[in-house]
Amino acid sequence: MSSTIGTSVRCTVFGQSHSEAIGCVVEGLPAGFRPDMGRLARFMARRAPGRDPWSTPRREADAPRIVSGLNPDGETCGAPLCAIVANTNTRSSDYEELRRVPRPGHADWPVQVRWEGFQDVAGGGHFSGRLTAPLCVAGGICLQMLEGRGVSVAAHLAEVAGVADEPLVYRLDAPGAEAALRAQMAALADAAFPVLDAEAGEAMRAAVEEARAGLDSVGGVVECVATGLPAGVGSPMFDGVENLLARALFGIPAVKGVEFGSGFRAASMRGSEHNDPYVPGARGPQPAKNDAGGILGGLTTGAPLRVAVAVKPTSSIGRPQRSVDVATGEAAELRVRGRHDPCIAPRAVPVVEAVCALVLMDALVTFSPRDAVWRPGN
Ligand SMILES: Cc1cc2nc3c(=O)[nH]c(=O)nc-3n(C[C@H](O)[C@H](O)[C@H](O)COP(=O)(O)O)c2cc1C
Ligand SMILES: C=C(O[C@@H]1CC(C(=O)O)=C[C@@H](OP(=O)(O)O)[C@H]1O)C(=O)O
Repeated sequence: MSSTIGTSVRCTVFGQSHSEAIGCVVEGLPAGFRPDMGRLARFMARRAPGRDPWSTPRREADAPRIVSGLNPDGETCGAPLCAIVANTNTRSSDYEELRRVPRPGHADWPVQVRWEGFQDVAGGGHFSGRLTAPLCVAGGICLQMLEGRGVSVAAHLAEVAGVADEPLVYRLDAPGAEAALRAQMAALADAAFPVLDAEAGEAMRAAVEEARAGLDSVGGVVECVATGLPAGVGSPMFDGVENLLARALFGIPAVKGVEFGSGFRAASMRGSEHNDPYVPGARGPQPAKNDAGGILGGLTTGAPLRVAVAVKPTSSIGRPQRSVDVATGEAAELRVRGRHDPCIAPRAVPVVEAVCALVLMDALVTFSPRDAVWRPGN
């Protein structure tokens, strides 16, 4: 069992949805960096609940209190950074029935077996999407650090309820692709509902609202790119950038699929089509296109890294569902109470960015070629 991720830059997440607070401890952050707290607050607000019609109505400030890890000048000081996020707007009575009648699609029943009935069921306990708030603190700081090194990370809603957004231009095969990708990433910065095509965004929001009104939920796909990574970051066989990212991204509750580059479509392509030919570049061979999504052999190629995650429809829906009363062993009908996201994907966008930043930061510090090792001032 582990709520810790990373090798050199290690992040531990703690708390439950309805405990006094949730938070993270991040060890191994390079010293001497001053996080921009205003920017971190704006980043946290993109994930925070209770702001938008596509969100759970539970309203939380999600203002992190950093209790250690910064010096009096507000710079990372080398000591573990601990951040705490308060839980204030809890309504635990909504969850009383679930110990007896578990929700289909949530972790209630398997965790009852694993933790022998001692689990905190309220709000999903440690399995709640709420635990992604501290991930956004840790990852939000890493995003800022990476940017100082020329690495940018941005994500959007590639799909919601089957409605597709304009895709990110990560393949680089069209003329002007790199500039187009930069413009797309700039357009997504700080967007409340991060899509590139406003019409698609409207159709997505309408689909979410329709599901909510029908006591149901919808899923989506979050697509993320990272640019500016040097070539050669990662390590075989199990510390490749794909391995590290997949492990971390599957830690985000409701993520059910992860693909890199052209992903599952690669299975129906020919080698002649999927291979990215090399052309001469400033630092050696450079992929002319990017079906690999910036990773070969688990190592970065220097091309934009592209990862997409499938987010399932929220399991806690208002419609009556079939379950079992575990006290009697009889079939039971469950009506889930409480306040829930009708679609998780929009609020998962900054979470995917945060997790990617955290993993890439760790990979750069731990698994870089010698001349690119991350050291302050290097
Ligand atoms: C930002 C975020 C918000 C979420 N909100 C809800 C919610 O309101 N209701 C719910 O049932 N699940 C929600 N989830 C998903 C559950 O926590 C998740 O489905 C559950 O823990 C089971 O894990 P699994 O889906 O990964 O198997 C949310 C996830 C995230 C990332
Ligand atoms: C509070 C957040 O999301 C929660 C995630 C969640 C779940 O089951 O994952 C269930 C709901 O919890 P509650 O019943 O306590 O309102 C959501 O509101 C958050 O993301 O900050």
